[in-house]
Amino acid sequence: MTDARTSAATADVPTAAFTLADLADIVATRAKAAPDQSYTAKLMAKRPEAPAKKLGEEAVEVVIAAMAGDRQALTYEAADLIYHLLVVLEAGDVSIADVLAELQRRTAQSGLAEKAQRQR
Ligand SMILES: N=c1c2ncn([C@@H]3O[C@H](COP(=O)(O)OP(=O)(O)OP(=O)(O)O)[C@@H](O)[C@H]3O)c2ncn1[C@@H]1O[C@H](COP(=O)(O)O)[C@@H](O)[C@H]1O
Repeated sequence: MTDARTSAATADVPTAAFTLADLADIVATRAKAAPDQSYTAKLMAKRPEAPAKKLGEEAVEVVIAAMAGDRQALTYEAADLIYHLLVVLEAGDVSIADVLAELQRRTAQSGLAEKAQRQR
């Protein structure tokens, strides 16, 4: 039986590993393009407001798709969200490597344990 989660998400996705770092590199390159030639550059021309506003809009669209239980829409909107997050990071001069390092650091303990420490 086909798993709907994988079939919806991977139907047209290349099998070669495509990472957040790859997309961040594309975003960093396109950020330097002319705004009339690149959506990324168009957003970056109005940083930090425009990238941040679009990220918020895309987050709401992810929430709507998640609440509707629509896997296809969730996949599509999550892709929009991640792309726009990378633009916001580029605008804020924060590398995805630093974000991933922070996430890796957090794997040392459970989120519940970390939350309990904060409340002390
Ligand atoms: N992954 C993306 C990506 N995901 C979403 N989007 C754009 O994000 C926008 C999403 O906005 P909405 O869904 O709200 O649609 P919209 O109403 O057209 O958007 P607005 O006019 O309101 O901004 C659309 O214009 C999409 O094309 C993206 N634009 C670019 N990329 C990547 O960035 C690369 C470089 O793109 P350019 O910067 O355009 O060269 C591309 O090759 C892709 O790899």
